[in-house]
Amino acid sequence: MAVPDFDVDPDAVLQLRQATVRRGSKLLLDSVDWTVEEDERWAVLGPNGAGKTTMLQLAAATMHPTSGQVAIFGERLGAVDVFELRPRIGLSSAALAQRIPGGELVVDVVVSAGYAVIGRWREAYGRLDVGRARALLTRFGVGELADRTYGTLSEGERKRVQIARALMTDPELLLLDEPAAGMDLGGREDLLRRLGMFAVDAEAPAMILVTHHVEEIPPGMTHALLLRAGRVVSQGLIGDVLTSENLSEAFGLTLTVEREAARFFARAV
Ligand SMILES: Nc1ncnc2c1ncn2[C@@H]1O[C@H](COP(=O)(O)OP(=O)(O)OP(=O)(O)O)[C@@H](O)[C@H]1O
Repeated sequence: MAVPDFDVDPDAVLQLRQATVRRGSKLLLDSVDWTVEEDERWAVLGPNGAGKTTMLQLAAATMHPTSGQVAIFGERLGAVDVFELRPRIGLSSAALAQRIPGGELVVDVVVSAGYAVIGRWREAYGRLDVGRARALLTRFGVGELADRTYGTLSEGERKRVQIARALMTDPELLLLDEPAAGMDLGGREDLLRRLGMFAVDAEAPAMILVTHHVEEIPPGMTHALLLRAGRVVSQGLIGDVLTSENLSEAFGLTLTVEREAARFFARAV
C-alpha cells in the first residue's frame, strides 16, 4: 500500500516511511519510519531476529518493502533503477563475504568492487585503482596483506578487507553489518579505533553500522536506532537512545549501560 503523504527529501541519504516487510505470516519489519542524513553515522542495535539485516537490505536497495516506502538519495525504490543506486552504496556483510573466492588476491578483492564484480577475473585495473585499494587496506590495518590470497586470512583480517572493499567506489552511504563480529579483543579495539577515526572524517559517507553489542559501536557514531521484533524501540541522538531503559526494552532483560568517553558498555543487572 502506498503512503500518499510521503515527501521525499532530496537531501536525505535514506528515508523509510511506514516501511513494512512481511514474509508469509511473519512481520520482519513493522511500520518503520527512519531518516538518515548525509552527515549522520548510525548504529542499529537489537537482539537476534530483530530485523536489523532486513533494514540493511532495504538501505542497500537489495529488497523492497512489502508496504510503505523507501527512498535512497532522494529516489523512491520502485521508481528508480536500483542498478544505478547500488554503486553509490558500500556494503560489508557476511552474505557478501561468502561470495569472495578464497584464491583471489586481497588487493583484487578490493579493487574489483569498482567493477561490481567479486574477484579480479581477467580485468586489467588501472594503477590508480590499485593505489586506492592499497591505501584503503592500510587505513584499516591490513595493508601488508594486499598480496596474500583472501582464503589465507583470519576472520578478523577478512572483515577489514571487506570494509576496504565497501569503500572502494567512494560510496555516499556505507553499510556495515557487524564489522567487529568474530574479532579478538585486540583486533576489535583496533578496528573500532580506525572506524572511529573514519567516522569523524568530514569526507566520510553517511554510515549505518549494525551490531548486537553496544561495546562494538565505534566512537564517532552520532545516532542510534534500537529494534525489537521488527519495531523501533527508540531512535535519535546516540546519547539519548542508548540508555539502560531503552536497551532493556530492546533486549528484553534488565540492563545497565555506561558511557565512557565515546564508548558504551552494557551488562545485565
Ligand atoms: N524469508 C523469510 N521468511 C520468514 N522469516 C524470515 C525470512 N527472512 C528472515 N526471516 C525472519 O525475520 C526475522 C528478522 O530477520 P533479520 O535477519 O532481519 O534479523 P537480524 O536482526 O538481522 O538478526 P541477527 O542479529 O540474528 O542477524 C528473523 O526472525 C528471521 O528468522
